[in-house]
Amino acid sequence: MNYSSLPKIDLHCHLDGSVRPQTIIDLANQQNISIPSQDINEIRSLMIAPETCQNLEEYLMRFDLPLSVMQTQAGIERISFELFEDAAKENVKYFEVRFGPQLHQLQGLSFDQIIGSVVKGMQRAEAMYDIKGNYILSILRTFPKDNIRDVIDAGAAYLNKGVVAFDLAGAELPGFCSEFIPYVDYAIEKGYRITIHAGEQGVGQNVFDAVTMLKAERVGHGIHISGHQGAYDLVKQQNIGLETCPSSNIQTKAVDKLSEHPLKAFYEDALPITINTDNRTVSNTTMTDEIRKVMEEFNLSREDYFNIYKISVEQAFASDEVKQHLMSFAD
Ligand SMILES: O=c1[nH]cnc2c1ncn2[C@H]1C[C@H](O)[C@@H](CO)O1
Ligand SMILES: [Zn+2]
Repeated sequence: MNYSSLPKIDLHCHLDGSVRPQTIIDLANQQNISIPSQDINEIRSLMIAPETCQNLEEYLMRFDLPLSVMQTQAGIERISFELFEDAAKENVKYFEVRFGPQLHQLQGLSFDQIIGSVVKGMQRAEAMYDIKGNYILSILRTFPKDNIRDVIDAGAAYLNKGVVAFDLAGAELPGFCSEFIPYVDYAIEKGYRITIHAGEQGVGQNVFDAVTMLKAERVGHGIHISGHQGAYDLVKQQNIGLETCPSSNIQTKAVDKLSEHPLKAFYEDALPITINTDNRTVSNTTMTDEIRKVMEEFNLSREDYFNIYKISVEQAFASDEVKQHLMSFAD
């Protein structure tokens, strides 16, 4: 099978985890930021989460270096453009990228400047390549909550003009959902769609809570519903999109190896699974790699692939017009 030529949809990818190593070097030099090396291979290896990663917390430490050069409008715009360019070159037709506006304020940028920059970079790539995209705003669960409404307000100006959804990311503790109810309600009131990282490290109960308390339409990862019947049944009944990210799950020890990933069992039981990258650089992957690994490991056919592609179209936070365009690539 020619995996590169397949049309692809990625619904779960973090901007700061998907920066080109050369861009880190270029931007650090332009911005007079000291970095550990000028050697691209060393920078790459500092960005990739190692096999010896013990958990999600250790994986999340790989984001400090890219974030250090993502504090100016020009830097953020360039990185957004390049990510969409990289994806377009491997035939990703629709791409939802997420990032945490709160992480880009170290040099005083406003949320409007930050969100405006990612959208501008994406739109520049959309004009040059056959790719469509949208941004998801991620709030870091471990951060102070006093500026969450400011992020939501700033993003609201871009709703359906480059921004579509709200997410919670970062370390996952059991029972995290309840304290975010007022913020998610506020985002829904403003018109955001909702996806929540849940059931990645945490227990399946977090997925149940994300759907019932936070009205999540999709969940990031969600793999731990396999140990929680209530969450499993809810996802199935309500057709909650599962944004699976297989390589990332192995690195964070959410699963021991790909053969133990529950995505095949979910697919066979007609749960709406999608296949995504999570972090192209930190997880050292691409959509082509993820699809190749999953199809080979689980013996999926071309028909299975296009079934999953169609689930991604259905679960995308895209306009009907874009969805129709995406369906034109389906077999
Ligand atoms: O897989 C993940 N789970 C939870 N949080 C994550 C994951 N990958 C990246 N993040 C965090 C670290 C980034 O700095 C932040 C915003 O993209 O989201
Ligand atoms: Zn993620």
